[in-house]
Amino acid sequence: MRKRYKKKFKKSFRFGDLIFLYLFFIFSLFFYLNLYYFTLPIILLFIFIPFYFYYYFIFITILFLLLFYFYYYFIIFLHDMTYIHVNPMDNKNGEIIVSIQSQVFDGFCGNNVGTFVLRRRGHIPKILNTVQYYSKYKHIGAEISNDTLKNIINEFCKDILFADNSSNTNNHTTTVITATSTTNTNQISFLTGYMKTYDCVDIVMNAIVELKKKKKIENIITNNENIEKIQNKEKEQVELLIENIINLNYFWICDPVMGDNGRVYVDSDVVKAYTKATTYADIITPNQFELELLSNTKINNEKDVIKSIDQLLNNGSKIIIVTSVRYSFDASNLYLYVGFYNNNKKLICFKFKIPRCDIDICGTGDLFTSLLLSFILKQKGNILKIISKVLNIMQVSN
Ligand SMILES: Nc1ncnc2c1ncn2[C@@H]1O[C@H](COP(=O)(O)OP(=O)(O)O)[C@@H](O)[C@H]1O
Ligand code: PXP
Repeated sequence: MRKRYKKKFKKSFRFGDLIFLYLFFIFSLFFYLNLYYFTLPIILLFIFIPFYFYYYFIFITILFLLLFYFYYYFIIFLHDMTYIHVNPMDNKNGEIIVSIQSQVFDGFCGNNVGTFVLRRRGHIPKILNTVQYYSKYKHIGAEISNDTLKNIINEFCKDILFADNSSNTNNHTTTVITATSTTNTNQISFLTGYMKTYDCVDIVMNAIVELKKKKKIENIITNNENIEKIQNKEKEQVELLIENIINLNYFWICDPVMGDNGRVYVDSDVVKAYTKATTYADIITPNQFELELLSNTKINNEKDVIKSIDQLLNNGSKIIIVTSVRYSFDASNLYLYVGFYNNNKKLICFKFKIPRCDIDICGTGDLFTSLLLSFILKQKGNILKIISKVLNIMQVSN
């Protein structure tokens, strides 16, 4: 009687099924708790040890562990493909980025966009907010005072020069710039965006120019002789290398934010300040409206764009990137132009065609400049490739 019952029980009670249910439950629990990193295989190993006397449980356990490891490394692989892994405190390359832009309470523009993008891509920008507004559309709030601006910038310049001196004399006793005291403080880049007043642009510009002078930064590093020796095709390539157009150890990307589509959102005399800045900025990134203001030329066709770019380059800037031009005869596209002088002072100009979305997106210019800065620092090389990479990220589908 007992034997028969036992047999019946054995047939109906599928122990394997129960174990599978149990495994499924444990896995779901761990995945639900996001505990799928290193601890899980070890925990699972201990959970399955009691079942080891069943050979197929051993098999299942090993299978699960293997699957898990594949899954784990696959996640890491995907993560590596998508993001740049950095320790935020790891500033070994000594780069210093100063981002001087607006700050808004609501929405995405200025430093809200710029510093987010830079940090996400592994940089550690130093951040100065020129204004604190409610939003890009409601300029309610406050502008930084001239004194505060001067104080902060002067302090920064002092720190940079102090770090230089202390690294020259090997004296590292006290320094405010913790990450830079032992590194190359020549690797400085400035990114400037929204500035409301003439004084604000002027103070920032003077500080950058002054620092450049004190650090004896040479503007151009192109070696004529080397370029002449290279054959024609390669010569063209060399002309496109960003390191041959600007000094990558110290440069200023100036986005002359003044307005768009005929609307001005800064003081009227800011245009004068930016015109002065075109003498000193390495890269200027105006949109069509800003290019018109800076060159005092109405843009109707490509000739006008090229003439205006030439005019700004003549002032002293090294690269002009006109981020968007819209022609009346082509409503479905925007055009980006990049212009610079080659070694023989001949104007080189390229254009990129961008499919236009029929929406007014906020902060695109700020996204563009921060990505541009990041790609210049990380990738260097051919300027057209750098811009293509930036535009690939900017691209949005209709
Ligand atoms: N309507 C749009 N459709 C597609 N891309 C856009 C659009 N507006 C902006 N962009 C992208 O953003 C970049 C910068 O935009 P732009 O409007 O020139 O900047 P700003 O904010 O300085 O006016 C462009 O080069 C383009 O890649
Ligand atoms: C406060 C503020 N208003 C307006 C703008 C202009 O935005 P956009 O360049 O996208 O037209 C900006 C861009 O930095 C900004 O910071």
